Amino acid sequence: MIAASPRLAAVRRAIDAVDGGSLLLLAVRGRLAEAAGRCKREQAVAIRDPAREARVHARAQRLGARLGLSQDTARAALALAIDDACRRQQVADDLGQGTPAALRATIGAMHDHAHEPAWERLLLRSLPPPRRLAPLLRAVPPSIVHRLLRQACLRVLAQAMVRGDLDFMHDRRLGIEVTDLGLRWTVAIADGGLQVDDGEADASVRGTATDLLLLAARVEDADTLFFQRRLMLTGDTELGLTVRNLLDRLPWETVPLGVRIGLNRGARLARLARQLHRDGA
Ligand SMILES: O=C(O)C(=O)C[C@]1(C(=O)O)C=C[C@@H](O)C=C1
Repeated sequence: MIAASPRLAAVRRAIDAVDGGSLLLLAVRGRLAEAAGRCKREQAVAIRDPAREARVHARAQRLGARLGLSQDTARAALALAIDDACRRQQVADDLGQGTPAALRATIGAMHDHAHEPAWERLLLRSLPPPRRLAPLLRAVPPSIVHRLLRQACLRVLAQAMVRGDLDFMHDRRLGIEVTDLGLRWTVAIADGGLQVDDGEADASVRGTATDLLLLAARVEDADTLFFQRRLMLTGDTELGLTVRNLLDRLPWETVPLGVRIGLNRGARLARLARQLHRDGA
């Protein structure tokens, strides 16, 4: 057997982590399907529900298309999950397997947002820390990363740009450096549009992926992050401070609700994952 290169070994570790996460989610889905089967039995309705299965498939097709999955892959993945669900419902109903208390515990834990649920901790613990994902992310062509980042910035800043709140940024270039990923980009507003590239910046914000996400999602405030030196400003301090103040003042309600929820959830999960990695839990 030929020894894998360091990059291939890192990619394989990431694949193993994703496989672990996928199987974990499949197991959680199976437990939920058992609960659905029990509800239907209590209501004396048919266990198999083709109309619901069609909706599940249709949703997977839409989601899959957005994630760049082929129709066949999305269909096969969901067919497998539904097949597993049907088998479990049969077993649970016919043989009385699976204790209701255990099911209640699983579902209860999944809805307990005050304390992150156990299954989420398990999943996060199996994910590699950002610095291990860095080689993977660096392998993504810069043009794709720039496009995604530009779209993300536009979603958050569109209203502020229309109101002219970003006029002070005209022809100025703000760098974002993600230290643990070894990535940096420059955001600029020129010709009325927002551009992202990897050129020189007038001022830069530096921090880990998690801390930058916590700032973007407003889960932790800028003052704390800068005071604790988890985020740092370099270059033209005046420009950096103006951007920081703008982020503070940005009317959060003008950012689309879906983006706010996604950012908030992502930032909290990233913080929990960092905590779990630090604790070596
Ligand atoms: O939604 C339900 O009623 C389920 O039992 C879950 C599920 C699924 O796996 O998505 C499984 C079997 C049914 O035929 C429909 C859907």
